[in-house]
Amino acid sequence: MITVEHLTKRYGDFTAVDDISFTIGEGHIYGFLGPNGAGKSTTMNIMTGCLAATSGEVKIDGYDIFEQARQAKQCIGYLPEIPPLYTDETPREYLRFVAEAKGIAGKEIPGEVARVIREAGLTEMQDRLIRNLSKGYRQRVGIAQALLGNPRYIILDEPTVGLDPLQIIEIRDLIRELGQKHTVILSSHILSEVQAICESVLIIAHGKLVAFDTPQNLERRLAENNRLTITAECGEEALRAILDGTEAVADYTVDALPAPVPAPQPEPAPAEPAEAPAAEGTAEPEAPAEDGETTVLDAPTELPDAALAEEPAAPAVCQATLTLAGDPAAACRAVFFAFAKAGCALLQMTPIKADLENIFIELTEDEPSGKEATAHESGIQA
Ligand SMILES: Nc1ncnc2c1ncn2[C@@H]1O[C@H](COP(=O)(O)OP(=O)(O)OP(=O)(O)O)[C@@H](O)[C@H]1O
Repeated sequence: MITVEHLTKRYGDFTAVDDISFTIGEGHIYGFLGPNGAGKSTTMNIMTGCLAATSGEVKIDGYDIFEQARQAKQCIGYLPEIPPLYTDETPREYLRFVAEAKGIAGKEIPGEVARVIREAGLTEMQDRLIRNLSKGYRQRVGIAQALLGNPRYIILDEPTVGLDPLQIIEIRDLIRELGQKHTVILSSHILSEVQAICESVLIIAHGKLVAFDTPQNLERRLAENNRLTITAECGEEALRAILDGTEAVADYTVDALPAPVPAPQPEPAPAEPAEAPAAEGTAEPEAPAEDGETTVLDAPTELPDAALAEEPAAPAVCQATLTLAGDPAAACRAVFFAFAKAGCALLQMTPIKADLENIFIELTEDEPSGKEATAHESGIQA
């Protein structure tokens, strides 16, 4: 078990980590989620004993990371955001070196290095120079060094950052495999990544822990924040009347109107040639257009009055952002039928997807006391 109690880190006047407390159990993949600069790396660096805290306590299986650093660090494998790899070595040479530095007994080193090479999927690349490996394989080398000594907790700081989509999938699969034998804690600023891999999510914003929950509970919480944008073919007054009369709409704002779509213009009839074509051989040759030059055709300067009178007016179009009440599907249906009943065409209904930004806006808008409550509500927290 990892317990973090009232952890605070200040850089001068700036508080990067602000009184964070949580408990990490065993046999689980935990995600540290937060935007850039939220304090994830700082927290991870302190948890792994790489950085001193200003105040607070971190215990790894009961060992204080500062007071009993050796025992505590033996329980942890850490992949920092920028892994310190010696690129002129092969993975096998580098891992031997790290194994020695970690104090693994000499006779156990070859077997241990072979094990982590296998587990990290490096078998085919073990004798190639690290500098010639792809970023994905370099990341595997970083993960392999974290696995040396078979620590109970594997802490990975942004393990997929900078990888291509295929490498991301492979590293995520590897992390899932590791999660079967170890407790894995990874940081990420990508919500979908954390949702895809992690069984528990810790959300950090502005150095504070603002949520600690399962992805399912987070999704549920976000789903409750039912919002969608609509575009309707009617005037603002009619739009408001319909929305005001629809119970499933808890709240709405009328958005700025989009630029009116110009009504289709009738194709002008081809102009009659003003003069009969000159007799062959007598006309002055037309100068050819130079490369890249656009030839502008004279537009008819005046439209006949009849054509102007017939031009259909662009229909009024309104946009609004709605917050729905109750079951989202039922609420969408109610909105749809309310517009249909009023004879207004709904041109678009687009759910506002919950993304990381939405969560942070939602979670960080609360008062600090509210945030604390959120973090403790989940029941995961000790
Ligand atoms: N040595 C330092 N001195 C001063 N400020 C620092 C130092 N290290 C980090 N910070 C600041 O502390 C805040 C938290 O940084 P941290 O690296 O922990 O964030 P993060 O969530 O890991 O973000 P990122 O994913 O960008 O690394 C940031 O505002 C950062 O600029």
